[in-house]
Amino acid sequence: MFVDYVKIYVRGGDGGNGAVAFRREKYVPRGGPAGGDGGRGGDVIFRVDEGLRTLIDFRYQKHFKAKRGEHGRSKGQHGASAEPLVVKVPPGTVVKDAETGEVIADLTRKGQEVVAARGGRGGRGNMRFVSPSNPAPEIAENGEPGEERWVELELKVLADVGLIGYPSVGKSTLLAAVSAARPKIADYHFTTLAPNLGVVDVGDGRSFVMADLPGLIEGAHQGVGLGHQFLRHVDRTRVLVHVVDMAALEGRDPYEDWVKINQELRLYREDLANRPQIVAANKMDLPDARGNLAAFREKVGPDVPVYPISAATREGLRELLFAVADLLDQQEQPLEEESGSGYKVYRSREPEEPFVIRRENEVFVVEGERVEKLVAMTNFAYHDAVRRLGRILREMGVEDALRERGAKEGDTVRIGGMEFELMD
Ligand SMILES: Nc1nc2c(ncn2[C@@H]2O[C@H](COP(=O)(O)OP(=O)(O)OP(=O)(O)O)[C@@H](O)[C@H]2O)c(=O)[nH]1
Repeated sequence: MFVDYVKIYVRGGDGGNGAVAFRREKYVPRGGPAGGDGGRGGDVIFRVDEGLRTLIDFRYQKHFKAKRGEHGRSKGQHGASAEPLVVKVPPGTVVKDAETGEVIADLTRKGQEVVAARGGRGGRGNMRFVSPSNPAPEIAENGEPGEERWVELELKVLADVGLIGYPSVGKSTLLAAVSAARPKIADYHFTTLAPNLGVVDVGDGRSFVMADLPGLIEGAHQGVGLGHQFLRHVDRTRVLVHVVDMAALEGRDPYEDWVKINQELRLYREDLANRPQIVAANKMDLPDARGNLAAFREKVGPDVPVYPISAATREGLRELLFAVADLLDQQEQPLEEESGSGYKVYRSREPEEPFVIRRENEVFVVEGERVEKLVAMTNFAYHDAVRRLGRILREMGVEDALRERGAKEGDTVRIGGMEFELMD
């Protein structure tokens, strides 16, 4: 199978920070707490877009970060949540966690989507920390950091466009000239008949997969069995580019070549011969090509689209690719057989791991998702917030564990980039 593959970074937006604020009323120096909550950060979502056929866009952009939520404000106003960042992927994209290799989603159907990285929740404002013992809390949480991860996108590619034509007419040269990327080739059983595949970037947001189909004609002619994978590529091709050598070297006649290949195609598979075809009149940089082209056009008639090109000098390639992409857009996209079980719902990552403590010279470093998040969400500008952090760490058993490891009063403890002094 041929696999187009990219590794990208996704990060949900951070939650907005909660606010510490108090109502202002006439003659009341300090009214009740009125700090609003921060808004949720945006999720990063992968969504299937049927119009896409390759992963080529990810060659140019590999980092996707959603916006953060707005901060909470005074007068009890909550910050707005951020819109999700929607990243379009072609049908057939398998999304994996790059670190664990776990399949996060198998996106096959139209409009199907998966949350690749969640936005953080908004931090709570001080209104939410009111208690009988503390009616005017000076405390607010920072927003939760957005989830971040590296993911791999994998797409099994099948050719949308097939190149046909006599040997030496310039098929490989053309493929190399228009290919922006070569998908990885893995496990191909019929190497001698392996289609030479390229991902073509049309340059206007469209892309497609093009395959040289060597052996299609010769193979059929000689009765060679074609591999299953090879036939899948052939079946999938919805447009054929028929490359014809207009320089007519070695006494060949372009028109006869064209007729002959079409005949072979019909003998081999009737349905292939009926597929929309565009003629790429190649080697137009060579001497007799102009005259031959005129004669060729005359013979095939006005109904056969002919694009004069030179794969060697790149002349005419843009026009050819646009015509191919337009023709592809007019064809119906065949439904790929579904791989996997269909809907795969996003699984949140492992439940919170307990923290671990390690020594870095004199410093005790506490690591763990929950403790680090807790520190990140603490607004150190407020005493109440710092006190709350200390209480929760104690409840989680962090303090006891530190003492067990030999930490004493005055020792430095680091959690999530912040350093604290251990106190009795
Ligand atoms: N002058 C000129 N030479 C070309 C052009 N395109 C291809 N060639 C030459 O034609 C020869 C055959 O080109 P290939 O691309 O190998 O042809 P092919 O159709 O892939 O041939 P097979 O692999 O045998 O099927 C090579 O020497 C190319 O350099 C062109 O536009 N102009």
